[in-house]
Amino acid sequence: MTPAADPGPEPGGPVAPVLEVVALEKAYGALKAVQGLSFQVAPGEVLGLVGPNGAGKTSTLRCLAGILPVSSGRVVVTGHDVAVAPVEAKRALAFLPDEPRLFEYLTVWEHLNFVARLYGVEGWEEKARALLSEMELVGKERALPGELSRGMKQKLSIACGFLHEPRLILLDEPLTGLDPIGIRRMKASLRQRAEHGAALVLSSHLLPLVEELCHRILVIAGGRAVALGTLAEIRARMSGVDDGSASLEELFVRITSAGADERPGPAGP
Ligand SMILES: Nc1ncnc2c1ncn2[C@@H]1O[C@H](COP(=O)(O)OP(=O)(O)OP(=O)(O)O)[C@@H](O)[C@H]1O
Repeated sequence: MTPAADPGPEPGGPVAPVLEVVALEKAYGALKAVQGLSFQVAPGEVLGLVGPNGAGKTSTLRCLAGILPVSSGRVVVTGHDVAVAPVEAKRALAFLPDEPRLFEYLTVWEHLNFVARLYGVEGWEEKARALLSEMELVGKERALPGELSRGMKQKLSIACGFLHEPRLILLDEPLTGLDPIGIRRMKASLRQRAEHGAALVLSSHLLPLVEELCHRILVIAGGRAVALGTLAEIRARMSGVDDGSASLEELFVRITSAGADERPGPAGP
């Protein structure tokens, strides 16, 4: 099955978000890993998720993907609540973890075939060939994961994620293990998906990448949103400490090393 066709917004009307997160909380026992997170991601938008180690980025992404149950709050993907209609929501998304998870005994081509059957992708062979070319895996169709390099495994995992043309793409450190050419190609691939209307949420410690690719940035620390907006909006909220040219890295250091009372509050929806 292909993702349910979205009727789209009324001409001139508001654009429905692909992802809506409302008061998301995730606790592991007594540890509150994510607290009161609310944001939306529109079609064609790339949202960067940044924060120090242990800030709650992976927990957030796993909750968005429906892999982890939320402790409270709601995650809605293309109008489907992940907790209420998990199959419909998951059909519309792809989650690409930092560590590629592959099947040891399936070849590259068999991986794509398996995913195509799982999602009922029509005309999958043509799409799979195009993805293998995009991911520079042509010639590796018969290879098992054990015969692939770390970067090739990452690319296969991404090709599998893209095959059903998800409306929401969730990426945890997507460039791990890729060489400079691979990084350049991956950035182009992600941009292209956004230009075709997908919504992307991308978690990374590579702040220049986030600055380059993301339309808006959500900074989290201690499981809470401490800044949300475009780079310009986040800069503007750092009034008195910014001359209007600070990089995301400079802002990140200021925001995450400031005491909670001094941090700029999250801006915008
Ligand atoms: N399965 C789990 N059980 C218990 N605690 C967990 C579990 N997964 C994560 N945590 C805790 O939740 C908090 C957030 O972790 P998370 O992995 O979401 O952070 P992160 O922002 O992705 O970190 P990093 O940048 O280091 O990858 C941490 O304190 C972590 O120890």
